[in-house]
Amino acid sequence: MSIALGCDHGGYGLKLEIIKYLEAQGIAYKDFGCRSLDSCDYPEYARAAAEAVASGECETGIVICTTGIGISITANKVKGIRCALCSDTVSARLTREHNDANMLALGAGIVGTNLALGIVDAFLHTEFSEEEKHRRRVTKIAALEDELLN
Ligand SMILES: O=P(O)(O)OC[C@H]1O[C@@H](O)[C@H](O)[C@@H]1O
Repeated sequence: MSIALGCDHGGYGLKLEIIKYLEAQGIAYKDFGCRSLDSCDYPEYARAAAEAVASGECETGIVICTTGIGISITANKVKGIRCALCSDTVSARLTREHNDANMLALGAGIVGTNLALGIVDAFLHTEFSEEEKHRRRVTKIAALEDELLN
């Protein structure tokens, strides 16, 4: 498993904590920036991380800004990306089970470090449910992308 990481200045500190967590767990990652607290624009880093997931270079991704909103909106513009903004562990588990979410977005100004790491842990350690209804719905999302986003 390799995780694509992306953040802006608002998510930089939490990203460093997530990197510590991933290294402690022996989980590989690729960091697409940003690399400092200097003000920057989240769409650049969301795009880079999301394209790595969409291309198969990375299996999943985690993106972080202050609210998590802008960076999740951007990631979801990349075809094939299902990026879930989560502020609790139940949502993180259910978006894997129900939506087969392939990216997680976090708001560093919304969740504290311990909760964020719990959300990451739940997200990374939950498999997609193979229930037919969930697969059917995810397939419909992909069909909608094919139909509307060319
Ligand atoms: O730090 P500034 O630039 O004020 O605000 C940027 C943050 O505000 C929101 O749009 C995003 O969450 C981003 O991280």
